[in-house]
Amino acid sequence: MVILALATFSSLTEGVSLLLLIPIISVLGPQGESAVAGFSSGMFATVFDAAQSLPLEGILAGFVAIIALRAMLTRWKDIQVNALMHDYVHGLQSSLFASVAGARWSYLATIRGADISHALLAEVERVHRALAQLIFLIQTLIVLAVYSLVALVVSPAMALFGVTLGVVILGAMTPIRRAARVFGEALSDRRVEQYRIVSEFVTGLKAAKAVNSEPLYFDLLRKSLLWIRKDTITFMRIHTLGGVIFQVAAASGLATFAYLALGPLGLDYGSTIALILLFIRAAPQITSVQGSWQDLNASIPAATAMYRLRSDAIKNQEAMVREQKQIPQLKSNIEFRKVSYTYPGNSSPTLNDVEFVLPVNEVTAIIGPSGSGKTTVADVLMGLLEPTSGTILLDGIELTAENRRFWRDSISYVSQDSFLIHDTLAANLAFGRSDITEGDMWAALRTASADGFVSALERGLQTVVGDRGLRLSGGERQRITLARALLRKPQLLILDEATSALDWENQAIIAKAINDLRGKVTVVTIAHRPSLISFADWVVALRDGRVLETGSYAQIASSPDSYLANVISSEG
Ligand SMILES: Nc1ncnc2c1ncn2[C@@H]1O[C@H](COP(=O)(O)OP(=O)(O)OP(=O)(O)O)[C@@H](O)[C@H]1O
Repeated sequence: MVILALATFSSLTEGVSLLLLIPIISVLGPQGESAVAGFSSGMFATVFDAAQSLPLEGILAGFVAIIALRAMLTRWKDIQVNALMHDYVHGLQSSLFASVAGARWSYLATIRGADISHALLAEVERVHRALAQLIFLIQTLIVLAVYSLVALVVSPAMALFGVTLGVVILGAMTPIRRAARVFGEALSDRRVEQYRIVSEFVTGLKAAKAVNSEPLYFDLLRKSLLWIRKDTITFMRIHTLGGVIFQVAAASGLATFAYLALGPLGLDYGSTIALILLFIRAAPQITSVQGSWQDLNASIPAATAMYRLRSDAIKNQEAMVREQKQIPQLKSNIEFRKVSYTYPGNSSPTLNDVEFVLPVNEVTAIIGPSGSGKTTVADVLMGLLEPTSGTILLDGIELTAENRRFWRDSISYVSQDSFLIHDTLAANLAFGRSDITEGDMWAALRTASADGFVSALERGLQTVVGDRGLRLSGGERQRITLARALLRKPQLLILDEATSALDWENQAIIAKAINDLRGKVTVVTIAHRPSLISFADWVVALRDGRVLETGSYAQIASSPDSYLANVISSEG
């Protein structure tokens, strides 16, 4: 509101400065007569008569003072406008980030990471642009309204002519603004496509290089860039045609304007010059209205995409309870009681009345063929997915929205893709926590059998691991991830195919590390290899989302027809 008031005020000062030109020109001009045609009486005539009776020095000084005031107000307004725009755009960015972060996993798993980065980082630039254009459009419209008001004071007939001309020109340009919207939508689609291509390529950089698939990605990107070029040129053709039409229309308008003013309307010299000056100043403003309106239309699809993602994420927010209930230290077990889960959009359940017990501080292996539901069990166990039916009991306490976040605080999850940041080993181990000492780090590294290789590094804990930990071997990366998981002092450690990408030697090292955790942490390990389940105390075997067998490892392994016995013999 303040900004709009300032914009109006600054335009008014400009209008007044233009009005002041009339007496100046009249005094300087050949006729030296009253400047205001049609206002021989009334308030305006009095004001202008008064202005004309002032000495020329006074009028000139007033003119300079008004321009100075206007310049200062414009500066202040520009600063305010910029602050406002940044607040708005950063607010949108933060709220989008928060809504995505707070969305439930079942929803997040359906959207691409590249699309989220694109909306958050690339589209936001266009939203900023859209907002700038909107503010600029409003300001220009205010300026034009003030110009019309000034023209009205000088000559109502000419003012009507100017306004009609402006409206007709803007109306005639509607198809160009529509084309801008279509262009903006195409641009959004192409940019999303490019983000996906680049992020897929970057994420799988090594795999892409290993199989010489760089040309494939390059080709995809080049095609997408060519599409943008084609769309841009098509749009520029339409846009520049608009420019040509506008210039011809404005020149014809100005000629007609001058003809009417000097001919049929017989305006005096001062008024005519002031009106022509007004017209010359108004014409580029009309171009600006068209330009910013067009730009706004082209940028609106970006804002729509951001708002759409935000509202989808908000619709899919994880049920959050402000006052979370603490989960006490577990003493007995975690129990799955008739747990079923159906992924959104799937017709049949992935987990079907799953029931088993995980004894505290012991190691349980979840096994089963590919697609049997092992990872889904882990996700439900972490509270990332809410069971469609059934309950999970933590020492008899039901896992609900009221304690889910506390529960997750007491879990560590290690998966096949060890996630390391491009920073030192120490930073990767602390992972944003300031309460972890070097002593804690070395203790965790020892448990994860990683102390040997870290102490052999020249810079020890200060070694930078490279992008996604690429400077470490797969086994080293996995052991660092395990040490980081242990530093959280979890009640439950879930290892989801954590070692499947490793060689035998590294698998054996990690197997030993996990074996040593027995009695200290409840461990759930999801693995295919018998060597990685052989140290388990308990087994849950799944098939097609149902529990096939569950019980002590020793007991099930000794039954020759069991799934577990088959798995063990397949490796031998
Ligand atoms: N986000 C999802 N949306 C729809 N269906 C899914 C989703 N994730 C998994 N599924 C389906 O659920 C079933 C079980 O998947 P899950 O990943 O739990 O199996 P898994 O036993 O861990 O398999 P693997 O050993 O191959 O990792 C599969 O048939 C899979 O297609």
